[in-house]
Amino acid sequence: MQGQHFSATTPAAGISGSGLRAEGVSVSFSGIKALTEVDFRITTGEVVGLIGPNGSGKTTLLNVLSGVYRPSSGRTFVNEIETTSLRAHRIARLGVARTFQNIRLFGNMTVLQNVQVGSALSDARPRGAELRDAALKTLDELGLNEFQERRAGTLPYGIRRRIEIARALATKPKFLLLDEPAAGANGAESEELSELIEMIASHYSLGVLVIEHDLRLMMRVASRIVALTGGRVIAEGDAEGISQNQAVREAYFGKKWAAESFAEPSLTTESMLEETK
Ligand SMILES: Nc1ncnc2c1ncn2[C@@H]1O[C@H](COP(=O)(O)OP(=O)(O)OP(=O)(O)O)[C@@H](O)[C@H]1O
Repeated sequence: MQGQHFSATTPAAGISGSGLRAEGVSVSFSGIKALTEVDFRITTGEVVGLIGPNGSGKTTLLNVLSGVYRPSSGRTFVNEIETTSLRAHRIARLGVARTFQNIRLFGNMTVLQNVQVGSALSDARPRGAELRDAALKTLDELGLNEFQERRAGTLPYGIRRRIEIARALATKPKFLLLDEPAAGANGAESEELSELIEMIASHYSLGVLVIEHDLRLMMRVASRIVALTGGRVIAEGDAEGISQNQAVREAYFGKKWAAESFAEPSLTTESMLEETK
């Protein structure tokens, strides 16, 4: 199965479809191919998980979809609008919000001020009291009210992750891209994040992309999982299908882990890869 080309969009979807899409996208960095002819799509209302070993191209794909990188070839779209050569801030305006692997909050600003930055970027461009109300509403929805006047930099990791997601949501996106939201989280924080992502998916009408090494979180929240290795999509399916896909198991974890259960409590892609070194 390895080496076979899998498309992460349904064949019938075509170029004129809806959703946040990469079509035939390749990205090279000084001759190194980070992505090769990747087709990918998220539609409104679904949570798509993106998994793969370190260096498989997950963040590069997120960066292409959000306009941080421009593809070497192929095209990107936000619904019917082609975004291939648009800059990141233009793509953000079209409704694509993201978080980063390393939290990027304004540490000296309050939680409310951080989220107001997001609200100010929303299409409605609220001002004054309206801006404050919009940010407060998002804080309320994400259970962050009690922290609104605290300086973001002083808060625990799990709360800062949540603030970052609140700020992204405050832009009123159509698509939310989360780059390793559970990185560095402990078990309880990771559990809370799963609940948060599930709440976001059901409460807000948007498509969510989650890059995550925590496979239990992924299996819980993702309605569809796309597996990348070496910059190529090697499989896609629901959690059950992906967890039983022999090519995915071997590509990610080597033969040793191919028979293990993805649902094993201590299992993350990182721990498995560590073991196979
Ligand atoms: N700005 C860049 N300049 C040069 N090479 C890059 C750049 N960004 C990514 N790469 C390379 O592209 C490949 C894919 O990297 P990417 O960060 O997308 O992988 P990843 O799957 O997100 O990995 P991780 O799980 O470690 O975050 C790697 O070989 C990486 O070194």
